[in-house]
Amino acid sequence: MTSFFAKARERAEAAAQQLQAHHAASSAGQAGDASVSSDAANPSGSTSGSGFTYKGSMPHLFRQGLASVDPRYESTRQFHLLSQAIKGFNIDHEAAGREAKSLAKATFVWGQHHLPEKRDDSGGDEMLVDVADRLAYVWHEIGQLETAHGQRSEQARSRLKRFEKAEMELGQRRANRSKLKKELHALMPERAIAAGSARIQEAEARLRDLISDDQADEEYLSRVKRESVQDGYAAMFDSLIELGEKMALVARYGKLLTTTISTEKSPFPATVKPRGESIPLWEGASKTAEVRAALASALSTFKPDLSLPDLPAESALSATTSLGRADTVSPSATTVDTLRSPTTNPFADPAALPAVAGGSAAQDEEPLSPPGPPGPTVAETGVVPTGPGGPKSGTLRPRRSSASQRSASISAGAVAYLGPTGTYSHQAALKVFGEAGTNLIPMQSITGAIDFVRRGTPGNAKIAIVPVENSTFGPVRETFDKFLGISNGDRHAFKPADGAQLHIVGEACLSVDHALLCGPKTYHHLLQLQGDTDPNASIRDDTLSNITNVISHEQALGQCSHYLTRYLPQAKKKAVESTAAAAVTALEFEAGTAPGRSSASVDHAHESLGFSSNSLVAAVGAEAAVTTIGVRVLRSKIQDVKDNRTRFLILASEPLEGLLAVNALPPSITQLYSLPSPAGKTGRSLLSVSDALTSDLTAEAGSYSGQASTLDRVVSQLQRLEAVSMRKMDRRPASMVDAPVAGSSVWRSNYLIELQYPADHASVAEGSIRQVVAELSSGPIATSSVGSSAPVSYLGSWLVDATTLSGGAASSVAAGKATQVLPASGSGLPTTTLPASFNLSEREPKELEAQREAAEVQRHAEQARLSRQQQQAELYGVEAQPSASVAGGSGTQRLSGLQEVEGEQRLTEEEGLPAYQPLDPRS
Ligand SMILES: O=C(O)C(=O)C[C@]1(C(=O)O)C=C[C@@H](O)C=C1
Repeated sequence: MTSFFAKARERAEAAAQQLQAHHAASSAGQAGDASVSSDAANPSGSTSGSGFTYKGSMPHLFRQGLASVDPRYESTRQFHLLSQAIKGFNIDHEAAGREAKSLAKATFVWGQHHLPEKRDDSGGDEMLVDVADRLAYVWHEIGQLETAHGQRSEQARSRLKRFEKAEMELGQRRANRSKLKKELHALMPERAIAAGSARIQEAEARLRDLISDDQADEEYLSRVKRESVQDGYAAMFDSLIELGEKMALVARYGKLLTTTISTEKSPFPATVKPRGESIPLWEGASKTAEVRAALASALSTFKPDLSLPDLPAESALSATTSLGRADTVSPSATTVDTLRSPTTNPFADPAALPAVAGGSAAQDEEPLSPPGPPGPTVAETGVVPTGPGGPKSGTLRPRRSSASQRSASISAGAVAYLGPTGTYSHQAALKVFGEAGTNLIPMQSITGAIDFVRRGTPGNAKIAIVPVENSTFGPVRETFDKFLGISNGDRHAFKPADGAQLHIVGEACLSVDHALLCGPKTYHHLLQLQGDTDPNASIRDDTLSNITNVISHEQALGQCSHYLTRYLPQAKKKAVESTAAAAVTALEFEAGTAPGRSSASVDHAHESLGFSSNSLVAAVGAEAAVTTIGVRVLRSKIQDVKDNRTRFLILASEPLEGLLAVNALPPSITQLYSLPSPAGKTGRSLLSVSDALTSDLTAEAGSYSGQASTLDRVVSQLQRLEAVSMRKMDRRPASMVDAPVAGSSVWRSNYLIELQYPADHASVAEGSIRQVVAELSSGPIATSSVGSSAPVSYLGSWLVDATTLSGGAASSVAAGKATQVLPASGSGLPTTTLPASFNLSEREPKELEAQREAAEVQRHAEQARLSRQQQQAELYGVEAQPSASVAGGSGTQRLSGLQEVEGEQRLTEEEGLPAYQPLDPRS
């Protein structure tokens, strides 16, 4: 025992001394010279100079640590330095992770500092609170990425170190071989004189033995070393690729968040309002929530591209770098710059300079203005520069723009559609208006999109694209009801600003292929149910039948009803606002949280959707949801009819002339009106008819009067019109539109009648249709109609052609930019073919709906605030900031006092557009 400890101590002390010697050598600047010969000579145990004296016994692990830095062997020492350098790099990433997380916390806390209820200096800013909160989340994710990379890269380093032990073990043997070689070398003169002397022969034989003994181990070490370098570095680069790509992804969402910040309007003074119980809301809150949800989902499903790049051809290499493949030494950046820069030697003959690839292309480029020192900033000079560009820094407040300037800059020509991103309406908007140049605005509902148009003002046109009918499932109820002023119990009619109207300016058709979608966890669960371990295996039909709930827009459910009945017989169907909202809901359900909602409300929401904790939820929607929302496809093309199409109408707040004047329409529409000959095109008009079944009314009296219904009269009058045919007629019950009229029939109806005619007959047809409407609305028939309004209304006319009617992919014209050049004068635009406006008249009081909307948005904002404060408090270790209204638990309270007025104003202001909010099934 004693000898074991004595030996161990002896070895430890020797190691300590070696360490000390190494330390002394390094600090004397000799580290780079250390070699087997110099280091192997043990510096006799002297401790002078370093101030380090080893006294006690050496714990085993420490000894091992010392052994790994054994400085006697050059290869071990160099690798140790390399490994430590990698470790330092990894530690720095972890440190960057911590820094990013404290940046997240600081951002959050700074944002909370702007809570208006916490400020008595009126400096509150709801928008900053919200955006800072979301930005904090972005930074937190960045921190997570850095930390994860630091840890992964450390694991990679341990793979790289796999050969270290073997090399350590071989170190002594290598030293022995080396020593022997040196001895032989020292014997050289003797060797020359007496070749074959016994001593030399013995030494040579020993060396051969040593080499052959070590051969296998050296070979093994060499292989393991190469493998370790390959494995370890590849793993490190994989981790770096993932870090880089995810970082770019997160940064993009971070940048997206910054675009939600409105710089137009100051919230000051924020505290003069009587705040009551509730919190003023910022209308962009739902948008920032959407960005956060999209980021979370994008990150959770993100797969880095770990493929290897192809090397370009030799010619391409030298064209871009002026270096060929034969170059093995990289010239320094300065050399390259010198070669490239024609200004380095102003006297040099350009022809004599080495050919620089891209030189001729560079000559084609716009000349850059000569670089000069940057001008002074406003902060430096205190002087606000005049002229275009305005102040150079944010130190001085920009002048407030007028309301009209603001509205013009914010959303002239903006196009609303049923959101969120990934709906068919979004696809239709992209098809017609293209991505570039158009401000596409996702709305919570079709009603919202139509009301968006209502907010247009002259010079600030608003546009919407709404689904109107499907070839398989028929009319889109919400659009019809909105058009007809019916909305299931609510008195929802258009409430345009004075003079504002709604015009139909065109239509588009989209092929609709539905997919059965689910979140990744549900997919995984289904795989488990069928006993598959391959994560990419497809789900069998019999496994699909385990799905308990399927959600989508009612149109999509209707269009797939046979498929769903056959393959998902157990699944409860639930209609939600849109197909993409359904995909988001499925994902949220899986995640167990919904952005902007407290967990209690999530439970409630899911209960009201009919979900329980063990539900398996699928959605029906577009495959586009895979990339935009992050769901997986269970089945493609599940619609009952293969060629399934949906027709969309394009609505605008101004008649066509006005839209063309602000360049708000895509060429696919403007072309219809700009060509001198409208041959081959079709004109269409829409009318609405309010009616009751008079036969039933009179039947109550027990007799048949023979009195013609309004519908009867409208149809017979229209039939007399030359070249006008009835394309279709749809009925919606009108029972909820007006207060019950005494003696009226329960079979009151609203009809939408669509007429069509050749486009070259458009102006005549339109005139005569209008005349029929005028006669029937004001004649004796008007009094016999049910309801307070005119029995027949003209809703508008527009033109269509093969492009707008095709359901396929966007034509190159249609997919172009929305902002267009006006047709040349005399192009036929002002001719008689231009349809008149679609004027949906207004009957309902506007205040009621504005109040309802304001309360609704308010409720969402409050829920979002509570849930996020809780989440953030957990995430950043910050105390939650209780808000008066949330603490009071009145999630649905109405605005009161001044706020109510402001809420209403906000909704009628340009900036107060009700953008897409997360689904809340309770509403
Ligand atoms: O939910 C969507 O994705 C929509 O854009 C709505 C809508 C519709 O209302 O008809 C659009 C096209 C399809 O027919 C299914 C749904």
